[in-house]
Amino acid sequence: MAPALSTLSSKKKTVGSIALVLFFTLYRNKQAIAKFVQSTLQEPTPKSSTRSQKKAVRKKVGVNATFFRQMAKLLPICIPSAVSRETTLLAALAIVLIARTWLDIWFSAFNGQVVKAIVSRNREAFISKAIFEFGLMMWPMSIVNNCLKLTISALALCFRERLTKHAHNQYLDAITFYKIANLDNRLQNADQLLTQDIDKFSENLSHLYSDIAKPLVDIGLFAYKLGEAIGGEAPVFMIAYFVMSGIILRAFSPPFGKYTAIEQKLEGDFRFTHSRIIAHSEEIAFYGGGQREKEVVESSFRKISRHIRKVYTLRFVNGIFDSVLVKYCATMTAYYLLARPVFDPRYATEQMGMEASDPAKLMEDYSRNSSYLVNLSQAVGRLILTGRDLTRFAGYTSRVSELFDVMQDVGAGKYSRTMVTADTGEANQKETIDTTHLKGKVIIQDGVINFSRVPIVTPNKDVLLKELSFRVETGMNCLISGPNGCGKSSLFRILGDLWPLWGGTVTKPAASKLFYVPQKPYLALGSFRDQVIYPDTRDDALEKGFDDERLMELLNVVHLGYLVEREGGWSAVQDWAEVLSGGEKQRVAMARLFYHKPQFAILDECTSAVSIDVEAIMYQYAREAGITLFTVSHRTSLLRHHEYLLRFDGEGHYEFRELDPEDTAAAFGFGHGKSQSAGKVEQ
Ligand SMILES: Nc1ncnc2c1ncn2[C@@H]1O[C@H](COP(=O)(O)OP(=O)(O)OP(=O)(O)O)[C@@H](O)[C@H]1O
Repeated sequence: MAPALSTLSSKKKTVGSIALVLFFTLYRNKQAIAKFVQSTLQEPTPKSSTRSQKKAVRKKVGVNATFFRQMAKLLPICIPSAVSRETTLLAALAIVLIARTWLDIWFSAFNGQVVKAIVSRNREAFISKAIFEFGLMMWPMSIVNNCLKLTISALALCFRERLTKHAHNQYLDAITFYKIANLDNRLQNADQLLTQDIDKFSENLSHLYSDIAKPLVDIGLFAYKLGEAIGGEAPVFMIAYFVMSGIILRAFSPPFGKYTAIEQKLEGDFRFTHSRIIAHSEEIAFYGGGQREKEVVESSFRKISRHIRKVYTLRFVNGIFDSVLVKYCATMTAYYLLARPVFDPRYATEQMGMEASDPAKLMEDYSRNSSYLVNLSQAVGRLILTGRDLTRFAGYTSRVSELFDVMQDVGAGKYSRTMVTADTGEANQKETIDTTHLKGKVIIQDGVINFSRVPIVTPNKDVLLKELSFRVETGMNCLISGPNGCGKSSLFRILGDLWPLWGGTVTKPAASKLFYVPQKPYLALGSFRDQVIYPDTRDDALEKGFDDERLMELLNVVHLGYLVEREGGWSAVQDWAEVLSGGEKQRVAMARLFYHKPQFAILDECTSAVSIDVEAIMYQYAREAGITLFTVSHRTSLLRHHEYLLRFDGEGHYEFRELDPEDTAAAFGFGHGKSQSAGKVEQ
């Protein structure tokens, strides 16, 4: 009796062990299968709220012929030659991927052997497997896994470096950045394209290779191994199940991708209402506009809550069907396929040639096969996921490619924009303007600025002045006046080659001999010295003979000598736009002008915040330094510093005449000049 009892108890323990291992193995499989299949069926989530994404949604970017054309343009930038860092990394990645698949197969078989050792209570086999063999193999597994991450990250960074360098070369070459922002209106946010989108494109591209190659190899190998273990139809059945359930769910699921994009847009709008409050806090506080802003912010937030509520209700209903089909039915299918050899011994012995009554062998096979099945499911899942991610990748590809196209066009003198009808304010069709065919001519000559029959035309093709002719030579300071929006700054944009020259002839010195001082001076990142010598570097300044002592002389001219000490020396780095007052900024800009000492300077209301006495000193200094000035100003105190007056009336007329020493404020009234009328230019 006793031996019988002992056999019974030993059998019970064996069954108990099998049940325990079975439970954990199935539980592990269920989670893994469900996680991967479910992830393949969810809509891709847009990562951030951007206008670009809205645009991408509108354009219906996809994996089509355009995508492949764009890739054909971008790939040579990312991988410039067959012998490069990138090709080396791609080769290394292929080796790592093969090693990883080999390790996965090894681990599946190894796991089965460990389970067998546990179930058969073979201590020696268990120790030699679980301790020694695993202890040895954990190093290559860990190294290969991390090599995979390292190679993909290194590849992404290489792609990003290539693309960013290429983009910077084009964007900051000449004044492409200005033209993209002001003339061409195809790109709404070049900053985001240059930073985030290039990064995302590089990251996605680096993953693409491994995301396609690895699952394909895995599907082949694990399907083969699974077929060997439990029959050829099992992997086919499992793959077919995933694909079918994917198709069914995709057909009936609400468009969650679109909802997420809407949510991101609403979140973006909400964030924008807050960032405006931060940016204009002083003005809002002075106006006492807190309550009004609260209404705006809360109305924006209400839209988000309404939308999110709708989405989570839909997710609840969808989630029920999702779980049943993807999680539980897939698990049931997996149970069936794995258990078939166990419960059908005839099938097992006939098909698999296994000893059906050996529980340890059963456990080993079960564990190994379920591991193959999990790996197969993961590979199918990853491949479906990659297929879907390709749509998002196509979005980034389209945006990065458009950035390069626009930079190339603008660099070649072509810009495209939606023209606006002046009277109605309506946006018309997009028009491409090729400035290389315009009739305007530029002659480079020292000591003179001569406009001969030059029309002043905005990028929108609105003619502010049909023809402008005037001549200013060295030493002839010229005052420019006229109402707001009449075209004073536009004249300088044409002079500085920012806007295209539609006709006539402009004679002027080389660009380095013209200097522009705007009303709100640009203060660069860097030290206080950098503000004065911008855009030169310290080495450039030293080469020109400007050490700190000479720079201090310039600062003293504009009465800013105290600033160096106040701000902690020439090398102090601050947010200069915040630290300096309006008048101080303008005086720094004047010191910058004196440092560069150009032949001609354009002063666009650049002393409006400077006291009249200091302004007079600065004008006197400019004359002594031999800088001829074009001044846009409404201050009558400046009349005595100028010899000529160029005045616009805002209705398409102008006059250019010598200023009388006796001229007073009356000089700013419109006299008799050449009459021109405004209109819209035809190309
Ligand atoms: N990038 C642009 N695209 C299209 N139109 C523009 C652009 N920049 C300016 N304009 C238009 O050109 C006209 C002249 O502008 P401009 O800046 O020359 O005026 P301004 O005489 O300098 O005025 P203010 O005294 O106010 O500075 C305005 O109607 C303006 O709307």
